[in-house]
Amino acid sequence: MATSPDEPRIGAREQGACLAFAVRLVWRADRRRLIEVIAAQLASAVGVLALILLVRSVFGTVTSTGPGAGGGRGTLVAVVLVVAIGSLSGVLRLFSSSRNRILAAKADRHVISTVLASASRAELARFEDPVFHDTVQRAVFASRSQPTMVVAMLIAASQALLTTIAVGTAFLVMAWWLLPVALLSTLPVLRAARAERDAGYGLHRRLAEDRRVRQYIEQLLTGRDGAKEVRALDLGRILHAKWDVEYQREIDDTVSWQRGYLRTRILARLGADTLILAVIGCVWWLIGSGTLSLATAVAAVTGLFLMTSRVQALGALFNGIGEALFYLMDLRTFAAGTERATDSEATPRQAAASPAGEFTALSAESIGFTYPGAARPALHDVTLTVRRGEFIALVGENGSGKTTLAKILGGLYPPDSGRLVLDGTPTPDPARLRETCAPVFQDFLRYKFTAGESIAFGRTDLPADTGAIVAAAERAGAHAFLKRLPHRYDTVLGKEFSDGCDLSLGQWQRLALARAFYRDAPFLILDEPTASLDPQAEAHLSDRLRALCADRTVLLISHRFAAVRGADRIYVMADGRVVEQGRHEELMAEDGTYARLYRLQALPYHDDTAVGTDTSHRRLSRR
Ligand SMILES: Nc1ncnc2c1ncn2[C@@H]1O[C@H](COP(=O)(O)OP(=O)(O)OP(=O)(O)O)[C@@H](O)[C@H]1O
Repeated sequence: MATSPDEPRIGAREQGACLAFAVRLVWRADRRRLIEVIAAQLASAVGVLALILLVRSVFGTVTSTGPGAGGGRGTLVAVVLVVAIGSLSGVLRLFSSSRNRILAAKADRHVISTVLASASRAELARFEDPVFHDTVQRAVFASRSQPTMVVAMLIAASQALLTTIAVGTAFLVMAWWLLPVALLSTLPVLRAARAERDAGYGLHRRLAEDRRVRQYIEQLLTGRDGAKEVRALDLGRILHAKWDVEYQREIDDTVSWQRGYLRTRILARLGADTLILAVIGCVWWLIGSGTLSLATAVAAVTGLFLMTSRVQALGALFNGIGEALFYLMDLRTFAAGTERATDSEATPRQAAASPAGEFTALSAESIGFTYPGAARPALHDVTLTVRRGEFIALVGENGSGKTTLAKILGGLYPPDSGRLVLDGTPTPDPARLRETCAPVFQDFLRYKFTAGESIAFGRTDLPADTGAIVAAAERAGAHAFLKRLPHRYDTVLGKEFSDGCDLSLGQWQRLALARAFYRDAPFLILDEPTASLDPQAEAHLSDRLRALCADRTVLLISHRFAAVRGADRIYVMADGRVVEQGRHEELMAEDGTYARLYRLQALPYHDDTAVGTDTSHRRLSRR
């Protein structure tokens, strides 16, 4: 069965590079054990050669002189040697299999660690691309299952190669003319297996996205984060059914792939066996005609079986290695891709050593930005400046571009057009921007580690400082509830783990704020930092935010006008553009978008005060 033209192929050069990559990985994982395993396999293969030659010699002596004849002593020595070599080979196999297990565990760790390092280096924009996620998925697959296989197969292949050479050498001595026949008989089998392998890898590539969908559903159904809503909406059954449909697709594809190749492989196998049968017939005839001695014929036929099984095993191993190389190519491409991305920022990162506290101003000059794969730009021609010590607010309707702008200012995405200027340096290194900035995102992460670790993640360049962690928590209003946790700052914040606790959403938000304060960066980006706080806490934090951040520059994104009205400057965004800017009073006087939104938010409260009982009456009658 021919492979379809869109199925992947890797050239010999690429294969060589992948093999070198695999060997390098294993070598780096544990070179000593690798050498031990190879040495044991080598010795075992030499043992096989010695065994074949000895068996032939014993058999030759016995058939020519009879067991009780003069060669008895020599034969006995040879038989003892055969047993000793067999026993030694057994011990070597045990030794190498034990070493192999340790090597495989170490190789697994090394490779998975390579994937994790590469994934954590990847730039944020790459996470917007489904192709990147497919690559990650395949790299993770390669890291989880392939290293052990590659290690085992590489070693088994080296052993199979050595024993094949050993058997081949014995063949050359005994019946060289059977060697090409043995090799020829294995060719169709190898070709069929190779075609199947290529198609199998093609299928694996095509299924990457389906598998990601399935993983996502599995996560929803088995994780704690989704458990609440999945139950509230009774989604379990429907999600399970969706998962089943996804899985069925993979099974259908696998069945049709296997059905196609099974016939080809059976035919190839039968062809090879027929050829061997024909050769045995010839040998039989040669013995009968007296051209071949019985001893040589028996050794040759045994060798033929050994040789074909070895070559087939070797072929299967090379095929397996070839398949594993396909997967490792994914891993190699992934690792190389993220290395390239970080190489470009390696030098400026070192240059960014000046203290972040020197921050004086950050400007966006006519920046534009479109998310990868998006049809419309999220930002057009945005210009703004934040200076040291200023309290700047960004307001605007949902989807107007506030968070996107914050992500660009924080060095998470480079703008597509225009430029940023940091402290007079145009187009600053994104790493420098990230060092300068302490963000609290709307969708901040809830780390399921200890409360102390969760705050200390704000600053990873220094060892965690308990005093500073508590101070940051106090500033964010988190200390009061953290100190009441069973293990205070050492409490794990995840009920999935032993002794774990959970927090309320507002408490989580304060923890995120504490993390930003602990970062001690000069520029704070606060994206809806009070959205989950109760009115009292919100009012308290809004009042204190300026004082809490007195020595820093703050960019506050908020829909709460009470929190932004005291800002030094307010930028109003609409449809990806800055449409108004100024202080609260100026914007109210302008009577534009800001004034409209402000009044819209303030109106219900005015109604309450103005019409007091009327409003409560309306609320009551609605119930
Ligand atoms: N990762 C993304 N990929 C593609 N488009 C995105 C992505 N994130 C946001 N957008 C789009 O970019 C535009 C701006 O989104 P952004 O999150 O910046 O708005 P926002 O003003 O912060 O909204 P909100 O007030 O709801 O938080 C929106 O049209 C949104 O749909």
